[in-house]
Amino acid sequence: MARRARIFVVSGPSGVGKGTLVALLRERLSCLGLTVSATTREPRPGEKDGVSYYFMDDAEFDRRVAAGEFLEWAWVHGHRYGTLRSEVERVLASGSSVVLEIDVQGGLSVRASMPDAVLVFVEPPSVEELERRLRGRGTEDESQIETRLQNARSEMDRAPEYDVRIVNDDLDRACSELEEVIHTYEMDGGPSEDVRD
Ligand SMILES: Nc1nc2c(ncn2[C@@H]2O[C@H](COP(=O)(O)OP(=O)(O)O)[C@@H](O)[C@H]2O)c(=O)[nH]1
Ligand SMILES: Nc1ncnc2c1ncn2[C@@H]1O[C@H](COP(=O)(O)OP(=O)(O)O)[C@@H](O)[C@H]1O
Repeated sequence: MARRARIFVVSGPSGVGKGTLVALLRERLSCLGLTVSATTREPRPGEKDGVSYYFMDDAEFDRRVAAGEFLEWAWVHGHRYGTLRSEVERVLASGSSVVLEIDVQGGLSVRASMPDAVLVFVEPPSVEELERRLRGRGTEDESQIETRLQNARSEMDRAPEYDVRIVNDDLDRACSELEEVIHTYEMDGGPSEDVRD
């Protein structure tokens, strides 16, 4: 059966392990295309422009919004983040599927313009564990952690709107489940009974 390149959106609350999970997925599925998002947030130590994100100021972000360059964009934790159409088109044209690690508002607006996109929500084993991971990462100060935990509740409320939900308890197991979802949807070209909730 033919394999079809598709858009997979991966969302979930900050600290649930999306970045870790998608990094492992990319190691296992080297055929997945890589896209880089744009953001107005400051780079963290060690983050490189064009690798982690395209870091840009408000004026440049505005200019690109006005020019229609974004497939979607959203305010997340007080900053703007967006997926450039050019990034997604480049990968799909090469025949590879693309995984977008984006917030819930962004995920739902991707679905609105690309109804074919598969939306995957990553859930924590518990709210306590989510907080532990967020604090354990040590990249945000207390007020940023509070904002992220508050946003986590409203994001998790929207999980039922996603096609698939994966609990990131054991990383290896969660990654295998995500791999399975990708294979199934690439082969089917549509939702299948056993991976849909
Ligand atoms: N809508 C949208 N959200 C994005 C995009 N890129 C990243 N995000 C989301 O922005 C949020 C913050 O990302 P980041 O600053 O890296 O912080 P972290 O998730 O706490 O590590 C996460 O929920 C990401 O999924 C994008 O292109 N569009
Ligand atoms: N399955 C897991 N079990 C335990 N810790 C995890 C797991 N997945 C990720 N982590 C840890 O949780 C923290 C947050 O993960 P990260 O990938 O940065 O989250 P996100 O990208 O969703 O904000 C990191 O310190 C990471 O090492």
